[in-house]
Amino acid sequence: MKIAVVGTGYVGLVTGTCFAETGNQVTCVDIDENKIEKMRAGEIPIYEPGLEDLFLRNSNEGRLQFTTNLAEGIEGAKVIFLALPTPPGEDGSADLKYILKVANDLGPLLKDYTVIIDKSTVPVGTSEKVHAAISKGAKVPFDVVSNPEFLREGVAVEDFMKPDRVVIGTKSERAKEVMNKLYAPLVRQGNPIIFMDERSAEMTKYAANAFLATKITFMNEIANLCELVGANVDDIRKGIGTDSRIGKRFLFAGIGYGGSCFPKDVQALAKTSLENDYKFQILDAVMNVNEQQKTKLIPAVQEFFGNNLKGKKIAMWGLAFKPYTDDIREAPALYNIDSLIEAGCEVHVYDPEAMKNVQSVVGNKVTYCKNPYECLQDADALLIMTEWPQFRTPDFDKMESLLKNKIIFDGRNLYELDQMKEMGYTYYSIGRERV
Ligand SMILES: NC(=O)c1ccc[n+]([C@@H]2O[C@H](COP(=O)([O-])OP(=O)(O)OC[C@H]3O[C@@H](n4cnc5c(N)ncnc54)[C@H](O)[C@@H]3O)[C@@H](O)[C@H]2O)c1
Ligand SMILES: O=c1ccn([C@@H]2O[C@H](COP(=O)(O)OP(=O)(O)O[C@H]3O[C@H](CO)[C@@H](O)[C@H](O)[C@H]3O)[C@@H](O)[C@H]2O)c(=O)[nH]1
Repeated sequence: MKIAVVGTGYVGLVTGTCFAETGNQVTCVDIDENKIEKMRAGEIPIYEPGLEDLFLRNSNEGRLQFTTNLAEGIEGAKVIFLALPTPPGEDGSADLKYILKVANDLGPLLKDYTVIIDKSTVPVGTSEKVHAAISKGAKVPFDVVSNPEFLREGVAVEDFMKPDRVVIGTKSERAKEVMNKLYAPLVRQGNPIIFMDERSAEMTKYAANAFLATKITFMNEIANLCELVGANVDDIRKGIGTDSRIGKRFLFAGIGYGGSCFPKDVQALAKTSLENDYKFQILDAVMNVNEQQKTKLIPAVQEFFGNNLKGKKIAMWGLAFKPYTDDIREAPALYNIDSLIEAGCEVHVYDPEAMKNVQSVVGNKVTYCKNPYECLQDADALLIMTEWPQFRTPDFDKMESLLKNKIIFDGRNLYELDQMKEMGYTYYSIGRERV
């Protein structure tokens, strides 16, 4: 099938590459000329495990092409994916300007029946708006389908190729047929395609993200309480996660959720509720708790140094909002960097993938290190922000020889308490005894 993907970011590039891998002829369209140039030259613009091999194979075999020209990109395409940004507008609601701009442009360009598929996360009612925008210029029949994407960064290819489910919102039988054909290779193991109407599909995406953000936040609150009552949140996680009604996943307490999705989507759902005269109270609590959780370790750092952080050298391990990505959107590390610098600290950072992105935001306010150990030289303390696997079993002898103080503030609970006690570290983590 000939496919166009408009917007070649995390979602668009994974969608385009994976559908090329299943044998389709894909053209990716983006307004970012730099990005398109890079991809044409065989360079992948994001770090996403497993994507580069697929990207190169499909580009080299001619199934994956790139253009900045919308008309050229959609030429002959039976389906057009919209994988465009939906950032929060000033009032917190999702800003639809990117999607509606492309929808307006698409109308006059359609030459034959086309299925336009919205993969972006959009508020309920957006497919109708997209339909109206395309209708203004379209002279041929078309359908607008809502097909929200559930991939996680860091495991995006696997999530896309083996989705737990595919949600498709459409009432059109003609569009259903096209969607069934397109997704058939990805649902061979019995993982379902769930058809519903457009509004329900749009809502499903927000419900999923808001539920997961709530699950994490609930555990963060349990963790905060554990610290006060002398319980261990990691044991609680195992204790409740083995209940199949609760499930083991997304129960890890830490320094809050970040990323390009949970924060903006929880906010957008709260906004949708208000617009419909409904106060979604849980969401307000989730947002408030998460806001505080992100810099939860800072008061502990302050307290340890007697409320005087001026001139203290802090090493920071991990900048990305989670491991296996270079994405720093809403990363807790950024908030901690700001707080530490404001308090007068000198911050030395290391992340295996995200340093370039941090530099473009923070500039030279922090010192970028070549490896985790370089950060530690004469550091007064180590802060851990992201659970990259290489931080899990570091060379503790080497660490001890470099750190000025044997103190770790761990936002991701990487180490066992007994191990820390034995090695004589002062160790603060989340929802566990301070040793
Ligand atoms: N990142 C994720 O993990 C993820 C997962 C599921 C859903 N989503 C949703 O998918 C959507 C896209 O997210 P993303 O993370 O891929 O965004 P992104 O910012 O990484 O990529 C968006 C791309 O669209 C391009 N673009 C903007 N205007 C354009 C136009 N007029 N024509 C062509 N290209 C244009 C940008 O240059 C950019 O390359 C959002 O709604 C997001 O909420 C994201
Ligand atoms: O037990 C957990 C799990 C996650 N997190 C944090 O939650 C955030 C989001 O993590 P994750 O969901 O793995 O990453 P995303 O790539 O943002 O993926 C989410 O957002 C995407 C965009 O909408 C959806 O497609 C995915 O299904 C949804 O998981 C990160 O800051 C994690 O550190 C925790 O604190 N504890």
